[in-house]
Amino acid sequence: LDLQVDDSFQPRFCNSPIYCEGPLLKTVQLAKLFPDSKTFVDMPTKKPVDQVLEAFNSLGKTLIKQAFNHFPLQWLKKVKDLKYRGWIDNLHHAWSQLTFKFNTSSLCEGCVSSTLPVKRPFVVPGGRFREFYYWDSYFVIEGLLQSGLDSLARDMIENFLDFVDTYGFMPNGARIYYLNRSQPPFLTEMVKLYYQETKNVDFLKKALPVLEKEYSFWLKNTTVTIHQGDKKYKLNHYNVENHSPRPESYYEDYNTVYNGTNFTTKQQLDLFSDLATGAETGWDYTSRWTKVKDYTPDTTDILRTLDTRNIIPVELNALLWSMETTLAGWYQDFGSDITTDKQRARKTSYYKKQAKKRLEAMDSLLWNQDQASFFDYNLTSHARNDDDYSPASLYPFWLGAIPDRVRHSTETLNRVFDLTRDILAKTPGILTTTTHNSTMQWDFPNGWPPLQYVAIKAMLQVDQWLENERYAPLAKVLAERAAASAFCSWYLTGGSIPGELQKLSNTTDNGHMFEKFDVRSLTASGFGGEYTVQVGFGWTNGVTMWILNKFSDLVAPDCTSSNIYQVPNLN
Ligand SMILES: OC[C@H]1O[C@H](O[C@H]2O[C@H](CO)[C@@H](O)[C@H](O)[C@H]2O)[C@H](O)[C@@H](O)[C@@H]1O
Repeated sequence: LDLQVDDSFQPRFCNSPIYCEGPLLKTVQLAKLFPDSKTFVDMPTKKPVDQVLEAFNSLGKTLIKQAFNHFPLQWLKKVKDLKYRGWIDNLHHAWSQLTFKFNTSSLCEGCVSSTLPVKRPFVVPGGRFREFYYWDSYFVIEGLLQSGLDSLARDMIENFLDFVDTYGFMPNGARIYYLNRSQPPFLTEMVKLYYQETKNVDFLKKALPVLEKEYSFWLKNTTVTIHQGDKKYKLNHYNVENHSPRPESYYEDYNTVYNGTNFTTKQQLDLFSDLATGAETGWDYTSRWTKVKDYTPDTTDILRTLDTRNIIPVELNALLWSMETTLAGWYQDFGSDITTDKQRARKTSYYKKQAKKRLEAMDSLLWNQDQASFFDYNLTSHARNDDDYSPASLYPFWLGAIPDRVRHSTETLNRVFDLTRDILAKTPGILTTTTHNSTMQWDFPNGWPPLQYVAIKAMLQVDQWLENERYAPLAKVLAERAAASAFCSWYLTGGSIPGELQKLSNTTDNGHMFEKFDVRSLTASGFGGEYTVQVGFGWTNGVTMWILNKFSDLVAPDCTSSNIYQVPNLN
């Protein structure tokens, strides 16, 4: 092996000679003992750590399934189509397959595991992802609430609050090697969702100080000052300092950084940081973060052009604006029970001001009036990436991070989904992630369930501001396509419903719920990126349940014809 990794560098976040850094990890991962790099770092040891290391110089799952008490879903009766009704009932029961509890007793004395322990049960995405993930969990919680599993939703949120208390921020996922980065900040949105469903004020008050702690993490570690003319703005970017391959993608990162490159040490370290930062964005990886956007036969490795930390992403700032606005509102309404009147007034005013300043910055730097859309800002070129459409631009409409000028302009609101509509008209499936075909998984032709949720919610929200139903037909078509894609790919991989839908004779599996989809059809899963497409799948199940509850008159397609859900004109 070519020993180019600086093994003397001990990352502060992750302190294990097996799972984080060191000759054992390096040897196993570069030897490609397992096809998926994540497999090795997720194995608990079967012997105490010193014996493992000693054996190197010469693993049981710690999770147990949670018992489930299933009850029929009341709202299911309003789903008219019996195939969809049966399928959603399947998804309702599938949570038990994805729910686990941390169990230390399965570890032998002195043995170690990369799992970060938690006290309460949790839901995982599925497939290779057998630990919980930060932003996935928002969409999982939406699904749990649809399933009436309020207490499991609350358990998940409480685990996250504990993590923020312990680590000072919410890590990417529940593994030791995820402790150097977060993911899109959805915790406040999770508490909001839970509160809207349960009206549990006590829980909200308990969460409030912890949410503030998370807010401080983002402010302290990811704020960037941008000068424009004589004005100064502050916005946030994703930002992870990292000097070595991600343990769960060691082989991939090692080759990206070292194999056949002539990078200087600074370029190597920058790329390691941009790779880890890319994972923090949740969009690992996408042309939004790279300088080269599309794959060509001459492209050596698009990932080598990653510039993640130099992009100011729309969705991160919309989420932070929502955090600021929500914290201000909650301090105003409930603060008197947890703090003094003076503190309550101070905090309310502080968060209001933060939100106001952020919106001004988003308006000046991210908003394009001609296209009636937000775009990411590039700190290298000091310009907006006006040519790069992605549904990330719709987060501000979902969350309400819109300047009053725009919110009260019918003319502008009438144009905000023009781009989205035109892009949807080009393919029969769900909304693409970007328009670039890079071979990375967060690009064309992949579409992802959480982004369909954001887009549909954004359309419904803008209709409320317009006080009409301009975008309802577009939202419905997207809902139809999202439900049909998940349903057809499940059916074509062996899904069946007793008495309603017979299993296809050429299938041996029992129907897969995929993590992502190919937008060029209504029947295929997505692909590309650094691991094979995963099934389970937490956010797909959650988003699908939400869609069928909201659009209960959808009709299941026969899955043989494509191009059946035409987008409406928006004149
Ligand atoms: O192992 C590679 C990367 O896998 C994760 O990212 C992807 O799966 C997550 C779970 O569904 C999802 O949250 C993320 O958006 C996906 O891109 C993980 O989050 C990365 O940190 C990891 O390096």
